[in-house]
Amino acid sequence: METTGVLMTNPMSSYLEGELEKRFKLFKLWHYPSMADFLRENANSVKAVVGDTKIGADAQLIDSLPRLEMVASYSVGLDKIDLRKCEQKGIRVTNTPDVLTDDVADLAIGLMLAVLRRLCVCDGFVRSGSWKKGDFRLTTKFSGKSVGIVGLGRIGSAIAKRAQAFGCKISYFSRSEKPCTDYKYYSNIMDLASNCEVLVVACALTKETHHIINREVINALGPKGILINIGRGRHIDEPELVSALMEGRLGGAGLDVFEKEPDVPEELFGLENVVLLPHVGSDSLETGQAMADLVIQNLEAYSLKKPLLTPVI
Ligand SMILES: O=CC(=O)O
Repeated sequence: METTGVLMTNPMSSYLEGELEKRFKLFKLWHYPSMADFLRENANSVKAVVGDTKIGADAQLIDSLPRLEMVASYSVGLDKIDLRKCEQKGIRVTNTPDVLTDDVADLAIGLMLAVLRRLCVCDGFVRSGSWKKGDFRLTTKFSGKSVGIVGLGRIGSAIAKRAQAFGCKISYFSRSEKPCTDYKYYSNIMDLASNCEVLVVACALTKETHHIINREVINALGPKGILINIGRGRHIDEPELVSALMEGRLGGAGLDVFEKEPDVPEELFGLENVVLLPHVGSDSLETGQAMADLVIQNLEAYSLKKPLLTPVI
């Protein structure tokens, strides 16, 4: 693939851009006035697409690139790639699992602590000088809470391990019961939500898990329950979440992802029981570099006809 074209869909990592430029003919989609302008001149030059959580490779892009052979995603999530289309056309797909697991799991725990102990509100309390007028009110303990995890894959398991170290009782919901864990398994999400105090969404976004957190699940979690989402915004029916928080039917939420990010429902901005992050689960310098290296290694392996490091298709 040395002389062939790689299309980056979005600015995702300047390190990755630099490394791709050294090895391939790199096209940066955002440097063109429109997709149509890019395609008019370059559609036949692109053999690989590097996408991310914002712009991946949808059916339209895939169909517009007649020589496309590979999609290498700078993400673990695959929801922005039309996998069925790739499969039909024999296009290989890779992602960046494992290297980001620790960061995302760390952030999930951070959100639990931040929501329950009101860390962001406390920070504002100190900065605004309010502390001089009196102490901050009491908050809620995290250690020992029962934590329910939706999706016990790599990230879900890493969250479970961390929460266990805080003395939390772990339960989970997934399509099937996992062997070799002593966590309690629930075969339906309503039972999980009814039996935990903190519910964490850590599954992949698929047709089946779209809006897996709906009004009923939120009500089952209840007015003392905390919802944490480090998955995808579309796992949650966001208007239902907003109304549950506004009406006090849910105790709080820690959200790294949103249905229409970067647009976040403004009703959430005034709520002290909510912590809002700009989809930064895996965004540490160390992990960003490891993800970029994995993208490059997959592209190089493909060009040398070697086995892909992290193949999806
Ligand atoms: O959201 C982050 C990822 O999918 O890598």
